[in-house]
Amino acid sequence: MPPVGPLTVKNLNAGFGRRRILHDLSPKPFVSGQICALTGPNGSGKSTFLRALSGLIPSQATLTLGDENLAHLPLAQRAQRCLYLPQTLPAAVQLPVIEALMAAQRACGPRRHEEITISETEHALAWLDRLSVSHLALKNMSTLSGGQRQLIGLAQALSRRPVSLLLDEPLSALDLHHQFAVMRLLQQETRERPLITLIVLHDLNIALNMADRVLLLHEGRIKADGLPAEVLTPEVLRDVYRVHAHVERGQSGRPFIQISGIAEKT
Ligand SMILES: Nc1ncnc2c1ncn2[C@@H]1O[C@H](COP(=O)(O)OP(=O)(O)OP(=O)(O)O)[C@@H](O)[C@H]1O
Repeated sequence: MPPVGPLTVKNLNAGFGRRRILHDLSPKPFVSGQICALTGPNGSGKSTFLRALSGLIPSQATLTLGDENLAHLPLAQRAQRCLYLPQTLPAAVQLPVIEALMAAQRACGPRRHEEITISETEHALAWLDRLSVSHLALKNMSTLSGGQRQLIGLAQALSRRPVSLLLDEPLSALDLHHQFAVMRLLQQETRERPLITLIVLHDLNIALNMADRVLLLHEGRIKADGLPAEVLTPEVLRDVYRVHAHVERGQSGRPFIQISGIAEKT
């Protein structure tokens, strides 16, 4: 797929009822081939931001993807361009995993429902393999654990061929192996397709080491936006998260954040 984008967001305001949550956000454009980690304290507006981009909640903003004005697109097309994956998927889906994946693939293309082809099945199996969950193919979705459901949700999202992928805490229920495997797969997919990937992360060490950029929200406003090591500084961590922290380097040379205490409110 040729590079698409950038995804440009200007003067984004969004909220619920009369309560404004996001205040005039104009981050730097999101470019294809890069992972941007969206982070910030609980309630700072990260999910609201992603949902506003995909059109799931109303917002006022100028939103463009390449030359296309997202506000002019029908909601289904906008959601396909900016595919939002919520943190938790419904537990009650009564479908085998493999069929749920094939249904997701069909939802984004012109194929009709009854056209289940071998290549579709192989495609779905390949995604399961890449996420190390091939053994789940014939399990019913309703019997999966939270983390397994999260992995299948991610496989569904990736197989829908989005232009930009908006992932809301996709690692929150995953064990260490799968956290790392998912991040590595996202790096690969983001660069090769290429994709515009925005990912909500609470683990700042993953953001520091595996994202190309960090966008830090605080109380519905942009606190910092740039290279991970430039955004995640001790000063910013104290101001935004109210912790005393410093950044160290491990034997591999990779930076990691060490928390040493709680900072008082200023
Ligand atoms: N459906 C809703 N109706 C009313 N208020 C909402 C709704 N969803 C979220 N909010 C409020 O909007 C604010 C931002 O919520 P949001 O879920 O975007 O935060 P977040 O940064 O994703 O938080 P977390 O890290 O805890 O998931 C919060 O104060 C929350 O209470």
